Amino acid sequence: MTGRSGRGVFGKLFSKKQYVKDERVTEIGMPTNVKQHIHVSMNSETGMLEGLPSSWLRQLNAQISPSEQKENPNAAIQAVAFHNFHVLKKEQAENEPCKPIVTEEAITKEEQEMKKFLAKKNAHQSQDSDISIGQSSEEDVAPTDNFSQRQTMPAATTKNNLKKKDAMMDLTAIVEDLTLIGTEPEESPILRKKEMMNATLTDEEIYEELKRICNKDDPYMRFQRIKQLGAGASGVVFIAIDHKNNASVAIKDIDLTKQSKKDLILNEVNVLKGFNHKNLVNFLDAFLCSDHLWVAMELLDGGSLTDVVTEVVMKEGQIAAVCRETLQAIAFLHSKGTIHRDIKSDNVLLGMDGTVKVTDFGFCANIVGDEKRQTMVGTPYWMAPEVVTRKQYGKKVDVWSLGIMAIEMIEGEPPYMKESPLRALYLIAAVGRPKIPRWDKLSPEFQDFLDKCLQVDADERATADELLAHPFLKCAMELRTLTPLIKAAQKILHKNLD
Ligand SMILES: Nc1ncnc2c1ncn2[C@@H]1O[C@H](COP(=O)(O)OP(=O)(O)OP(=O)(O)O)[C@@H](O)[C@H]1O
Repeated sequence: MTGRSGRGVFGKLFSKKQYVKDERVTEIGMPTNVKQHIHVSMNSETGMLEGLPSSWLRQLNAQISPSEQKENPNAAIQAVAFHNFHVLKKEQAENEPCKPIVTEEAITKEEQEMKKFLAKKNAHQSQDSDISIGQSSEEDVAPTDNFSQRQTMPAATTKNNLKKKDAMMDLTAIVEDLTLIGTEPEESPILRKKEMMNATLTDEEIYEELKRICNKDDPYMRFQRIKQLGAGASGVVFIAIDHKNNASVAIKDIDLTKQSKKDLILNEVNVLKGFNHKNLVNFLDAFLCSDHLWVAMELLDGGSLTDVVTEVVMKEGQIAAVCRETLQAIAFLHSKGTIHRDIKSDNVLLGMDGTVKVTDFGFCANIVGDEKRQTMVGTPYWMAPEVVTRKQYGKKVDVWSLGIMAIEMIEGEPPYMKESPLRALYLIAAVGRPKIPRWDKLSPEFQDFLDKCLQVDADERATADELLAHPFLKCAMELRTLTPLIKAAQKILHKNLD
């Protein structure tokens, strides 16, 4: 629960004695570690889950069999929760096509959106049945400091659950964590920490800051627009000639009037300016003209790795070369305290000479040291199990996704691609390490490399740096051997960036 409702709950849950922590300040932070817990029962006759909103149950029962629900109830619940949130986010994205980018704030916002969404679902339930989502048991949630309080709201009895198992699966329960820095509530007003901080910038301030950091050249004078490459959630990408350097570049044109999260765009520009690596699609410059932000980046003329994996068969040596280059980008991002969180073939762009570069930093999260995040982002098929099951996760999610991308290079698509996203999420959570049909055809080195990427337990999974030293990468062929593959794919897809 967040925002106003958090305060309402606060009023109910805390005794006067619990406020008295500090005589000087009266300030109550926003709920910080709100977890909604699932209180779902299983019908022992049908083996099906009960207690979820009826629309969720319809989806679940249509795509996940009773025996699968019975075998892995938590995976089923996590999958349907993620799926619903994901669909909702997609609908939202159509209205406000800006992805959250790079910031702590973005992560927090996303987390809050999910909670709000789930709370809304919860509200739609009858008062007697209690739905909530989270992955941990109450014991998992430790108070963060002396001033933290947890409170478990009693889960109401679910109706129509007479046939439920003896021990109801109390998968979770609603937990509120409120940070208190307070004294007697009656004596002074209770202020919300967030409101006091007034952290968000106004549109005016954002435009001012963009103006300050953007190149002052008139982009219409400097660039000649050649042709459109495609359109993404945040804008249109086109090829242009940069008259200043007489070079071809890719430009993302973002219409700021259509972006409600302008502060995140500002942040993305700021962050990208700071990154430069041979395996990243590097940012060149940004220009502000009226309400349009033009972000100029390196042009990769070979299209995406997806085009190659879907159209041609790659040799192990070529796969090793792409893995090495991608790992170099991941290791660089990790060294900067950043997780990419959306590694997949679509986000690996190729140059005609075989250059391999990672792009799309829209899902990047900044982390400090080994700090773990707990928000679900990315694309379902490439997601690490700990992301789907909403466990704390860290840099290793990129290593899992790299393993899935290696499977794309072997099989032409990621595991479960023929399944619906909801079923894929269930399978990731329930099955863990996916089966690779061509496994027996792979060299022992490649098998070991995949084993190290696709460990379900993130602690057992290799780091990007460790994988860079893996023997499999020794068989990497020269990058220029990728050129015929790119040409063949482009021929089939009639894509030509010239
Ligand atoms: N630097 C680049 N060089 C060549 N092609 C690019 C470059 N950047 C993006 N593209 C291509 O332009 C198209 C649109 O890219 P964009 O990143 O906007 O889309 P997306 O990844 O589908 O969406 P999103 O906005 O959600 O990231 C894609 O086909 C992408 O491969």
